[in-house]
Amino acid sequence: MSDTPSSTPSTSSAPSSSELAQWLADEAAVLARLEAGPGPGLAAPAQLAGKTGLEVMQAMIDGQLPYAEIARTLDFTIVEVAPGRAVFQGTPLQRHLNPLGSVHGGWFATLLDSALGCAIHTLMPPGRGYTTAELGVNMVRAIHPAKVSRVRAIGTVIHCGRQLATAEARLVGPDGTLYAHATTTCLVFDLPAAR
Ligand SMILES: CC(C)(COP(=O)(O)OP(=O)(O)OC[C@H]1O[C@@H](n2cnc3c(N)ncnc32)[C@H](O)[C@@H]1OP(=O)(O)O)[C@@H](O)C(=O)NCCC(=O)NCCSC(=O)Cc1ccccc1
Repeated sequence: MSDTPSSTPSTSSAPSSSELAQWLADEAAVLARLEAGPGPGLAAPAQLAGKTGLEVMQAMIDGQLPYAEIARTLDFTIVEVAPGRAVFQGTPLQRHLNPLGSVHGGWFATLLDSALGCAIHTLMPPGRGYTTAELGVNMVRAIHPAKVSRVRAIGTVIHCGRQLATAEARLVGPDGTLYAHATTTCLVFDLPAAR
């Protein structure tokens, strides 16, 4: 999987089409697990108790915990988690267009915020939570659904402290084209005790 996108589209279609095939296979495998699981919704506090953030994220991607409803609303899914890293894959569709005819900036931002926040979530010990306090997004190329069938938001943690965590993410196509990049600052805190 290519992780080092450039700002210009690839001139060779072969690597791009094999990468897209891999992306579609990854997505199908995750969606099959999600469909066999509890579906979209919220996990009960008891299901999260004692688990690290990585364990929670892994259980979600394995279809053992509910996944976030917004993923269904905006046509994206998580495809990979690892310590300090989260990858979301989105399908740009006509229903995501702004009045100008390109994908709405909020769709870019939602995928990037998801990848950034979940990358930080993977580093949370049991009992610690986080929330996005700041999100900065640069959109450097428009997305047109007729030309781009999938994009990935790849988030990686830069710093994870006791109070602050920061991360960066890139929104790329299977040919390595860069569509947007983002950074976040998240607040880290103790989760309230389950009642
Ligand atoms: C165009 C620009 C802003 C600046 O380009 P640069 O950074 O200087 O880059 P570069 O020169 O490398 O060219 C790159 C590509 O751009 C094309 N291009 C360049 N200049 C122009 C131009 N003047 N006009 C048209 N196209 C231009 C150029 O042909 C090339 O394509 P190509 O390689 O030929 O195929 C680019 O960064 C961009 O599109 N960002 C994404 C913005 C975006 O999608 N935002 C979200 C949606 S907005 C939203 O939703 C808000 C809303 C909500 C509700 C209601 C209403 C609105």
